[in-house]
Amino acid sequence: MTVHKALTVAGSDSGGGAGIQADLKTFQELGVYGMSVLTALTAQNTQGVHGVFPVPPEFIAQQMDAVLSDIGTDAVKTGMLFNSIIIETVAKKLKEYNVRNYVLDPVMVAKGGAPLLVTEAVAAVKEHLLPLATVVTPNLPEAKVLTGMEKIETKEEMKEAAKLLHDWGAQHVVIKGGHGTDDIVTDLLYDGREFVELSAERFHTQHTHGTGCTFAAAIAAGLASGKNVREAVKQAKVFITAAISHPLGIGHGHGPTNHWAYRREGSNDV
Ligand SMILES: Nc1ncnc2c1ncn2[C@@H]1O[C@H](COP(=O)(O)OP(=O)(O)OP(=O)(O)O)[C@@H](O)[C@H]1O
Ligand SMILES: Cc1ncc(CO)c(N)n1
Repeated sequence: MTVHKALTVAGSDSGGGAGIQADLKTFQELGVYGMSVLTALTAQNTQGVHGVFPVPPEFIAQQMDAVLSDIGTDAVKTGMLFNSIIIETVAKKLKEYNVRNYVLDPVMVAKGGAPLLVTEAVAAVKEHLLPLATVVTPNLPEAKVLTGMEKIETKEEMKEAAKLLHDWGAQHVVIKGGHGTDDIVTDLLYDGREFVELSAERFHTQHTHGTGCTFAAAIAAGLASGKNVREAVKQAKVFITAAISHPLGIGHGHGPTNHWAYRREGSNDV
């Protein structure tokens, strides 16, 4: 039996809906062996982020060494990296171990508005991580911050942002449309040559905590199992749409998505 492996380098969400918890659940659901390197702990629930405790960079490096020198991985996803020292540490290790399938989710702000990346670190994301990325997956506000564009609302503006991020080194760019307002939510994939639109019904729900983490983790799982980027992104879109459309309804705020909905969708047991 071939075991496909994926590693998430991200923050912990004590509420279980985002961060490494969402990533590991997604890896498991997609049949991939999941591993995790913690960059920060958050005291977090569906109502917001109540505290952030960054992990010392030396210990992040030690976790990456431990996993990559022994088990190895078929794909890496990064999420919350919090500051520029952590970004530089992670970039150095990705290069040292010659990581191939790298999904960069440029996490900046939690749904409730809490910062998960200090503002000064945006330059480090562009300088150290974008050039290593097989796929980068910004939402609309993140794409604006990374590109410096004044607004990204239309398809043409999404395309312009994708081209800039590709020019700056990312091999593929997915601009996520979750933060838009249309009844159809459209993500845009760009590979440097052509654009592919991935559309789905927009669900009017507040249970969208961790959608970005789950989507990027699903792309990493697809790449780890040998899919090409287009196939992996398409599968991730189906996975996240299923997860959003069958909410669990837990907590008092922005609840988590349903990570087992994709697997159980055909069984009326979601
Ligand atoms: N209400 C919704 N209905 C359907 N699909 C959605 C909805 N919200 C987000 N999505 C999809 O979920 C995925 C993640 O997009 P989104 O823009 O929410 O990411 P994000 O803002 O990075 O998430 P996070 O809050 O976890 O950081 C995309 O594929 C997007 O199209
Ligand atoms: C730990 C963590 N990573 C990412 C996000 C973004 O959803 C979050 N809320 N918490």
